[in-house]
Order: sequence, then C-alpha cells, then structure tokens
Amino acid sequence: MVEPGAPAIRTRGLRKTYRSFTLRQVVAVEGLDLEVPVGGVHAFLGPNGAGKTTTIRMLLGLVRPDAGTIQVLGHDLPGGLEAAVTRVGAVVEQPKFFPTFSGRRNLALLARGAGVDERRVDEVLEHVGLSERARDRFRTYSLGMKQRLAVAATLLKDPELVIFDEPTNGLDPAGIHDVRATMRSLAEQGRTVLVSSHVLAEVEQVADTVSIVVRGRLVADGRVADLVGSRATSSVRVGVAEPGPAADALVACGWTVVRDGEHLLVDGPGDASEVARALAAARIYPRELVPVRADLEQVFLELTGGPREGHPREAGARGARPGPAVGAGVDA
Ligand SMILES: Nc1ncnc2c1ncn2[C@@H]1O[C@H](COP(=O)(O)OP(=O)(O)OP(=O)(O)O)[C@@H](O)[C@H]1O
Repeated sequence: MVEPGAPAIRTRGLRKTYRSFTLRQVVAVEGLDLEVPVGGVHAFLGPNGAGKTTTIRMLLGLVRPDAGTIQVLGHDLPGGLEAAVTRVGAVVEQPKFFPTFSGRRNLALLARGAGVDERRVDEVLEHVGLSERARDRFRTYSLGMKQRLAVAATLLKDPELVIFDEPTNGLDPAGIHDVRATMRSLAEQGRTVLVSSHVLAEVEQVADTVSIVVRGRLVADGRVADLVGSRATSSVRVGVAEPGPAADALVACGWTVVRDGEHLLVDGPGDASEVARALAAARIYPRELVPVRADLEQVFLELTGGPREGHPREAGARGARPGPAVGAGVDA
C-alpha cells in the first residue's frame, strides 16, 4: 500500500539529457516535478518530443536519470525498483506475441512464466472485452484488439498502477474508444492509470487529472475541470436572424467576433448576460445564446505556445468553425 495521502508517483527535479548523433546535448527532461494521485486516470500531456516517453522509462527503471528523485507507489527508485515494478503494469510499446497462437494461449504462456494462476487469464480477457475472440489467432486481431491483449497481459499480475505510453497511436476510432473504456474501468476498480498522449481530445474525456509538459518541464497540473475552468477563456455562441448588425454591436464592445453562418462566436465578454445586454441595447434579440466552455485543448495550446500555423482547428476559439472574420481583433 502507498502511505495514506501519498501520491502514486512523485518525481522531484527529474532530469535526463541525451547525446545526439552529432554529440550535441539534448535535454529531454528538465527539473520535472510530477505528481500522480492514487486512483483515477492521470493524463501526461505534451507535444511531440516533450519528454513523456523518457519520463515513463525513468519511472520504470529503463532509463537512468541524470538528477532528481523518483518515488513509485511509495518506493524510492532505484533502490525500491523491484518492489515497485511488481505492482506496476506498463503498456509502453507493441508487445511481442506469437502471431499463430491464440490470444488466450499467448496470455497463458505469460501467466505461467510469471507464476500467475491460469484462471486469471480468462478474468483479464473478460476485463478487456476479448473473451469472444480469445481462441482466435493473434495475427487475425485488429490493432485495437492487439492493444487490448497487451493491456490484458499487464493485468495478469493485478497491478495497482497501470502506465500507458501513447496507447491510441495508430488505432481507428473504435479502437480508441475501446482503449479509453478500458482505462476508465481500470480506474473504477481503484487502480491508478497514467496515460501519456499528445492527442488531447483522446484523453480529455477519460482523465480526472493532468500534467502538461513542454520541453521537459511541467507547465501545468491539476484536475482537468479546474484547469479548464481557470486557464482558458470561454466564449459565447449567439444565434441571430441578422448576424451582420449583431456582430457590429458586439465588436463595438471591444469583443472578438467570428461568424459561422447565422451564428456568431464572441470572445471577451465575462458571461452570456453581457452579450444579451449589448444586443438588447442595439435592439437585437437573439434566439440562441450559449456559453461555450473552453476545453483542455485550448488550455494546452495556450500553455504550449499556440497553434501550428495554418491549422484552422487549432487556430482560434474552439466551437467556431473557421468563418469569415467580422470584427476587430478577429480570431479566425
Ligand atoms: N535515445 C535517445 N537519444 C537521443 N535523444 C533522445 C533519445 N530519446 C529521446 N531523445 C530526445 O529527447 C527528447 C524527448 O523525447 P521523448 O521521446 O521523451 O518525448 P515524447 O514527449 O515522448 O515525444 P513523443 O510524443 O513524440 O513520443 C526529444 O528531443 C528526443 O529526440
């Protein structure tokens, strides 16, 4: 057991540098303080190259840090590595399964090797929703099923902490959905799940808490709901019969307005009632006025330095499809 109140993972001042091919020093992780609470799904987010995989490899004792401390389930690494890893399951890369053996037979072999009762094999297959296909050959599985078999393999030893590194890479929407559901159900059983990703939309729906890293440093952490509520600005979606005059009235208030057909997306007002007042003053009465909650992606873009150029989905207020800009300080 982790001592009450202690996190499942705690790192302090973690640092790792590599030498590149040209002997240039690459700082992968720089003074990282990561804290993952016990229970629930914790998303470890960052753009490509932010140092997520390196951190996970340090947590699993696969890479040696240059500096800093690591505690996993209350065990100090590297001394407590053995005690820690027996309580941790990790899905870090495509595991090697025998292609011509069934999923069940592959797991039975792993169970035997790990000294785990073979009855557990059927439990874990059931858990990841593979019971019906358990006797089919591994090579006939879809990518999502292969990924679920990998999760099942890590569950054989009944780990308290399950770590996924980019688990949805290469999966189709159905596969992504399945992996997400598996993570959620692991958390509901009281386990701690750490999942790294650079695809925010995929983890936002499943994560309770989050740490965001950029260039090896922590830039934000906390509950997803708190982070979204505190960091990103919200906007208001307005439906009006005559968007033109309405946009003029709203822009005159100093707000940013993006037009999307008969809707306007307004950034800047404190809440929807300010928009209603401004429109009423111009004798315009909207048929729809909806606050648009900011999402984790918006927070992420704010923290990681903004959108990639020329990518409309990331280039402005969420909720507005790119539309003609109609106001000063327009965001399209
Ligand atoms: N073995 C290595 N040798 C040299 N540089 C490395 C090595 N492994 C990682 N790096 C570099 O360290 C930095 C962090 O890489 P890392 O794979 O940890 O990031 P990441 O956040 O997992 O990225 P991604 O989302 O693309 O998987 C990158 O600049 C990467 O090129």
